Amino acid sequence: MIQFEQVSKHYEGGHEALSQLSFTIPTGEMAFITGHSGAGKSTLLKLLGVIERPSHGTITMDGQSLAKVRGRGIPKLRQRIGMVFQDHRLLMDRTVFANVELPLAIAGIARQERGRRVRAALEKVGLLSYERQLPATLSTGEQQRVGIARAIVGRPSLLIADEPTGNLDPQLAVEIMGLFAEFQQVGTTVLVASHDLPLIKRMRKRVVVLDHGRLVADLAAEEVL
Ligand SMILES: Nc1ncnc2c1ncn2[C@@H]1O[C@H](COP(=O)(O)OP(=O)(O)OP(=O)(O)O)[C@@H](O)[C@H]1O
Repeated sequence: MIQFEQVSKHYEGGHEALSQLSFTIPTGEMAFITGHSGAGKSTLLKLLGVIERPSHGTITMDGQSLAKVRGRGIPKLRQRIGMVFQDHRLLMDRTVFANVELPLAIAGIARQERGRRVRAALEKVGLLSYERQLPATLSTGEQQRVGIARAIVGRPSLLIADEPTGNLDPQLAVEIMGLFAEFQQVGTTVLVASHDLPLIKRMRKRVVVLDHGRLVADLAAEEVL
């Protein structure tokens, strides 16, 4: 379970990016974070990945306060979180296999086990036959799926995605969101920041709406029409 309690974030020299945010995401839920550009969506996800720290308030993940996660605890925490970005951030001079393998190598997983897990992750995103290719030879949608395989290869309990369909045409965007929903179905908690309202409505999941850093609506899946 993820819990935000009165969380605010001021960037140095900036205004308040998040303001007294309180909400809970139960384990295994899929939710969208939406709102205008600059509403604070990316900031919220960055706080979960401990890429940024809150200025006030408390964030807990499965009972653990993120404020207490420091030093070596940070990479450990990140092993429990899969992150997907709009600009997939793949290493373009490494094969698809090597890109997906990277988090496992960093985590010190043995080579044989890495191979098994990388192939399982590539299979899940439908890219098993692409393992030897370089990302540049893949379409944008396929590159995004490599990014997703890399995010889930470590079997994270939480998957966070920041505008993962921003660069994709509507059909591909639907496919990518479908993939996220599949990960939720096998027990992963999934949080997706997106401003694509038609797509969000289609997915029928919980929707948390931010406006200038404040939570202004929180719709349960059944309320999304
Ligand atoms: N590193 C930073 N330093 C200063 N201000 C920042 C920083 N990152 C974000 N901000 C500001 O914080 C606010 C929230 O930004 P954030 O990126 O979280 O919004 P967003 O909803 O993800 O926007 P977008 O949809 O455009 O990505 C914005 O006003 C932004 O300019």
